[in-house]
Amino acid sequence: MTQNVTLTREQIRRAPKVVLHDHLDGGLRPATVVELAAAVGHELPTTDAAALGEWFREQADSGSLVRYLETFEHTVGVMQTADALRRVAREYVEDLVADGVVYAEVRWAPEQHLRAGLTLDETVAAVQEGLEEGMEAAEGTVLVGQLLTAMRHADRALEIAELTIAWRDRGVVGFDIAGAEDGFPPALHREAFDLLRENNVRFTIHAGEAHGLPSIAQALHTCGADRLGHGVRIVDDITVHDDGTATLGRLASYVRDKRIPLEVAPASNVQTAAAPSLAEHQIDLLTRLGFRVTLNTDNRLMSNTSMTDEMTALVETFGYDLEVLAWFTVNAMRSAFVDYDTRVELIEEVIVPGYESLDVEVDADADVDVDA
Ligand SMILES: O=c1[nH]cnc2c1ncn2[C@@H]1O[C@H](CO)[C@@H](O)[C@H]1O
Ligand SMILES: [Zn+2]
Repeated sequence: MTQNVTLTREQIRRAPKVVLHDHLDGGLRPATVVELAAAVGHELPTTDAAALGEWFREQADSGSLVRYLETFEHTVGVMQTADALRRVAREYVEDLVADGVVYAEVRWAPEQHLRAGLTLDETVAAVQEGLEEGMEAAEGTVLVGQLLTAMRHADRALEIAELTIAWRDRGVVGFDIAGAEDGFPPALHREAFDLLRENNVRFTIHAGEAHGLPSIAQALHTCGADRLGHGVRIVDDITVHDDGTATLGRLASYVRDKRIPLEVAPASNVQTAAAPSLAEHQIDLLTRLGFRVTLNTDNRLMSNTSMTDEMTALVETFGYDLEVLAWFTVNAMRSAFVDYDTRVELIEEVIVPGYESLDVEVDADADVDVDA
């Protein structure tokens, strides 16, 4: 075991990281929101970048997913031109690199970016250009794929599924549905999921965040999701006994046995009240029980977070060591939608050596056992 007493934030920052659940329109720099808003005449609650960053975090701290989502009006509102989308995507990659991320899947909803006349296809092209500019500037140290999101309260999922298929060899690696979960079950978009499965495209579904077990069951069984966005309410199907042992219900067993990846985002879950607090967050039970847990940021702007912050908070709250951080990272890389060869290469050549070299720094006698 490694000695987390000496694991510093800077070491955590340098650890290779993988993020599977991160919204492009939830990760803008506050200063960029201010500049883009001025250019298009979008009215913001404040035009001071620091105050605006604080405003997003406070508003998102609402205890309700629906109110949390209202804050996106001010990011989506300034991301309506090809130039704005390209810039946001490029800066997104720069910020990932600074955070030590080596592989990311960035999700966003093309249908929300048509107000100034762009077509769906043009929005995806603009984001892809920005991502490629960012990746080139990073000289191959980070790989980013797009996940195209359809909004669950709207009716464009089939079109977005078609768009995903059209872009699958040009930077898009999968599909997602997002938005208010309560009242909008995933099966509403069954046609889209059927089309994706017929075309062998993988997808994730936000489920088990604002709604519980029925939403998770439907996402998996009716829709065929490969991963669960959040999925933390799976704990409703787990009974923890006084001696610390746990009994899993059928659905929880299915999720664990089938190694369904859970895209867990602790800071976001606390803000939307999907988790009562960080100390009581479901991630610790799910990690102890060996679910395929991955760690994610969800919305870096709304939660004022980063992968480094999320990892640091877990180290401080639960005493996790480098081995657990490496486990989250390998879990995520194994669950990524990019092709298998790329996943193996990143695990063997970047992630494992990265954690091993940090481990030597932290504790010269330790081994990192990440079972690649
Ligand atoms: O955690 C979440 N749960 C559900 N929907 C979300 C979450 N975070 C962001 N979005 C929604 O996804 C859209 C596309 O990126 C965002 O505009 C926001 O409305
Ligand atoms: Zn999300």
